[in-house]
Amino acid sequence: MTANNEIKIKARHLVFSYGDNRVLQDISLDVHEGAITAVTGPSGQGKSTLLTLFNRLWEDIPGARMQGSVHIRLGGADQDIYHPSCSLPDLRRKVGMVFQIPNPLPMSIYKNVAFPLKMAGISNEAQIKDAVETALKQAFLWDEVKDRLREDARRLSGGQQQRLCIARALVVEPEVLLLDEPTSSLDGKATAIIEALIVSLKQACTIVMVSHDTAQVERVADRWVELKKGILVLA
Ligand SMILES: Nc1ncnc2c1ncn2[C@@H]1O[C@H](COP(=O)(O)OP(=O)(O)OP(=O)(O)O)[C@@H](O)[C@H]1O
Repeated sequence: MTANNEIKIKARHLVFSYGDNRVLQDISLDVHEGAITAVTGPSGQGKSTLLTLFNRLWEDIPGARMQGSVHIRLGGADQDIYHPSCSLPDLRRKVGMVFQIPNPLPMSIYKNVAFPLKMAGISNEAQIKDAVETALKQAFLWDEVKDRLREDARRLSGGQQQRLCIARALVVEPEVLLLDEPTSSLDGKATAIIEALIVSLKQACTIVMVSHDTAQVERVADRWVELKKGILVLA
């Protein structure tokens, strides 16, 4: 997939609060298909929160409230992701997310990547094995782990753990990947590998990425928006 003029995510008039704390004030944003869109801005401005509006991850937080709409083009059709007919498990499969701190599950490297497939009800071991290998290759990790797939994933380095988390997100072939400061806990070498990986993933999906690091955004992103005091500013 290459960047085109199709709109993958259309967010309109998003207003979001945690209790009395209004974090987002009337945000509207178009995310282009096959592109990397970066969201930057000072700390505490709502960048991570904005990502969670694209996969409804905020909904379990007590007192959190949202107004506005988010439409995502999934499987070739426009979906209002807040419409009651939208299936949350399907949405979470199609819109993957990777967090700031790598969060491998307490199990083997192989089982970490296979986990979302099992959750999706896939039981064919040959199919799972192929998908795990493909995702680990896509995440630039296969060569480093192919001989230690049964090892506990928590023994990997920080950069490897983050690539494992990216592989775990990729294994269900998401159409959108939300990356929340994916390199902020990593050193320069691990960051460089993940930046190259992110750019390569444009072939497979549309990416929305939060980053503090403006140099990184210039290296990686096709489009860049800034959040300031809950308002989006086109950078
Ligand atoms: N689960 C939550 N419950 C209550 N308030 C929250 C929650 N998560 C975030 N907030 C508050 O919402 C505001 C925005 O936080 P958010 O993490 O979205 O900002 P950010 O721009 O991503 O910050 P940073 O760059 O430091 O990660 C902050 O005031 C934060 O304290």
